Amino acid sequence: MNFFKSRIQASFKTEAQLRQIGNDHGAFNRGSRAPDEVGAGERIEALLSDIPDIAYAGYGEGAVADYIPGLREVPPRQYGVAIACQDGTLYQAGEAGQQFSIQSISKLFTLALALRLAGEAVWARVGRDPCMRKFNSVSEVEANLGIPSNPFINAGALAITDLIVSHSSAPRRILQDLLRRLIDTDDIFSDPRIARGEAEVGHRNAALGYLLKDYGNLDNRVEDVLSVYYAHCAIAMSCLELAQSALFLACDGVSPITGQRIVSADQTREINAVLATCGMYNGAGEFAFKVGIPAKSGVGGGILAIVPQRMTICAWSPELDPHGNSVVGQRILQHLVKQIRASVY
Ligand SMILES: NC(=O)CC[C@H](N)C(=O)O
Repeated sequence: MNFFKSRIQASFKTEAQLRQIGNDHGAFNRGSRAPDEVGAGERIEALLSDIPDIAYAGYGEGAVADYIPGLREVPPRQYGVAIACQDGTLYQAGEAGQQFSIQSISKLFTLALALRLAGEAVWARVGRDPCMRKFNSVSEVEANLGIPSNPFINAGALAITDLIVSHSSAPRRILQDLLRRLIDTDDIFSDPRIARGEAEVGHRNAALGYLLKDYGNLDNRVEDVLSVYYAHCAIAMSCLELAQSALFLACDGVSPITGQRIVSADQTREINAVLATCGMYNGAGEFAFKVGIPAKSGVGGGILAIVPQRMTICAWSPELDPHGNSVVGQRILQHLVKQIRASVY
């Protein structure tokens, strides 16, 4: 599959490499000046070459998720970033090819899957409002009488996973299979060690499951839904793989890699809206203020962001802020989005 016409290893080592990026790829400058005109090449050089400094400056300001065995062993001081443009241009920096645990980034794809399988019935199970408490809050679900505020908090994802279990004959594999199809690869797996470890300590998620069941918002057995949920969270992917697999959200619901329609154009707009308001949990307002694009984070340290009609950006670095969002990942996104003037606001 040759959709991506160039793969650039942006090591930021030599000026020649940076120039090459500036000259060969005008994706950031579409509709403005040609890349070799004044300013455009320099803008891209600055954009790429600043990233290592941003990462190093942010190290130590957050902490690796330690409540999931397996995640606490991940070396904290590393980062990756990948940008996938609508026209096929791909940029990368740092450890962009290193796979990490996608965790709650899976919730973006499970929502898309549920919309494919169950359509508008999804919105009877979850709301579309930001959650004021932590992503795994029990009191939030109780306050909302069993309808989770949105599909991106844990309780919301459990309700969505329940729908997937009801509609699929192979619910544990369905997400992995979709992700593989989206980027035409066989190299995406769920890590059973991470899934098992989380199941062993996941008392709070079990509590959420039983609460949903009590409110009649879970059709299947709590244990079955939890096991599928953990399998989805434990999928390992790289920034490059995530950026490419989410391109359908920058392209009105159609993957430009395979030409496959994943969701309708209206559903794409709706998913992006919920990502913008809820994808970064109770840090979503701050992220909208500082960055300003739809995005989904995971406690593995990844953030997958969408610039509608243009590109996707995935940034990863394991240390998290108190909301569970990558500290360095947010800073990288803030820098990139500002430089390419991609905020949707
Ligand atoms: N924010 C996250 O990435 C949380 C996902 C994690 N698997 C959990 O259930 O707690």
